[in-house]
Amino acid sequence: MEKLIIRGGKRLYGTVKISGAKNAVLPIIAASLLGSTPSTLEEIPNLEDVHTISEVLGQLGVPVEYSPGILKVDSRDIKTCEAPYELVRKMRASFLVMGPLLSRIGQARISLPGGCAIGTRPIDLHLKGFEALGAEIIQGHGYIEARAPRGLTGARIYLDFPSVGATENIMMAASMAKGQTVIENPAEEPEIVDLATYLNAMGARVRGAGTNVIKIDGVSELHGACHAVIPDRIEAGTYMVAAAMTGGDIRLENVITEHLKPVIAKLKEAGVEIEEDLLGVRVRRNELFRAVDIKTLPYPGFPTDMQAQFMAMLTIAKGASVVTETVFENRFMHVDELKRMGANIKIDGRVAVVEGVANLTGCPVKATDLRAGAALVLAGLTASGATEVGYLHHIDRGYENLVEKFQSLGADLERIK
Ligand SMILES: CC(=O)N[C@H]1[C@@H](OP(=O)(O)OP(=O)(O)OC[C@H]2O[C@@H](n3ccc(=O)[nH]c3=O)[C@H](O)[C@@H]2O)O[C@H](CO)[C@@H](O)[C@@H]1O
Ligand SMILES: C=C(OP(=O)(O)O)C(=O)O
Repeated sequence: MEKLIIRGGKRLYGTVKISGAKNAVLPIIAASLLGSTPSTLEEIPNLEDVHTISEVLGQLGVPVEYSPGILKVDSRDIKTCEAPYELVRKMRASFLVMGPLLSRIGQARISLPGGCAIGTRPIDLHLKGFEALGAEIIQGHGYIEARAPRGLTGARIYLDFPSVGATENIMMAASMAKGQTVIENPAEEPEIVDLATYLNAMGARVRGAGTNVIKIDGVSELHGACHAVIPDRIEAGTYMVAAAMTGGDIRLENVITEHLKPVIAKLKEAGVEIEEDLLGVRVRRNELFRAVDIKTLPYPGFPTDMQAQFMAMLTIAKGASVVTETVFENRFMHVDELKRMGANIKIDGRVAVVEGVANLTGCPVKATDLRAGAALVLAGLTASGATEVGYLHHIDRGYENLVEKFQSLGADLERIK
């Protein structure tokens, strides 16, 4: 098994370029299935999740060609409509092909994603949306089958929770439905806006993405398009926390600071210095940073995907912080690993109380999910001695060139077999 060995204690200095957003690129690749001509996607990060969704498209008979930073998808001909368990279990976002398949060929058979390290993660809101658009849903043998042989029809859909995936799947399905679809209480994340921008470049009529009502006027056909994906706000936030934790001075390029408002606000509240300019953002920390409370919420609230990394930072802050996770019911798996490194954290349900300690100490730990893994890397960068992070496949899902990027900032880490 591969491991990351991190020898902590180095202040990080220099410039890092942020990659294209994983959570934008996955629905955008799925949306390419809607095009009757090929699409070219740019700013594509080299991530395991990108290769997994490409495999899903390959399984559907759709050729996907990857070259550094670029992905070409030729969905002129879709040969099958089934996404198997082996791929969906690797990555839940595989389920995002259901909306496009239903819209384009009137049927889809996708394996049920199942549970996940951070919560049960049901897909009821996706299915509620497809049913409202006129699809018939059949469940059995671990698969969900959706059928709409006479096509989908626009509808008014209220989401009980602003689910990112459900909003995306419904937007894609509705793009070629007959008439208008209105999604009330949709997710407002920047990745939703990026998907809408791409769909509109393909000829769709999506209005209101990024607000609390999205209107989609169905069109009869979509074509391929060229689109550059937005920068990854979670990767950016992770490097910002690294600068803060190591007492360093890092400049991030290819960031949209507007997307990072809650993260920047909380870092500033903790005493971290942040200077924004047109091309990037500089993050540095001279003094000790203070404890701050965070509560995860749908966008524009504090992102759940930054909760673990922030908690790693708060383990060495001055004072006690309260971290409340409201989006996922079980997203504290990193706590026990951080405690092994000397952190003082108590959990009660969805609330964690983090009492800052003077320093963490390196030891073997395991990444239980993607952001938990990132949190442990951050902890390792400041811990005394060596930290060994295992189960790296989780981290590989979402951080492009993590080792090289941290090395270029002066960190002492290496990946070993
Ligand atoms: C590939 C991708 O973009 N992943 C992101 C996406 O995941 P994902 O799209 O899966 O997250 P959702 O916004 O759908 O989930 C948020 C909450 O809604 C619940 N829910 C969701 C759908 C549903 O049908 N029923 C239901 O109850 C989930 O269990 C969870 O508690 O948004 C999450 C919330 O910002 C992020 O943490 C993930 O990184
Ligand atoms: C939870 C995440 O991703 P996914 O929804 O793909 O599991 C994440 O990016 O932190």
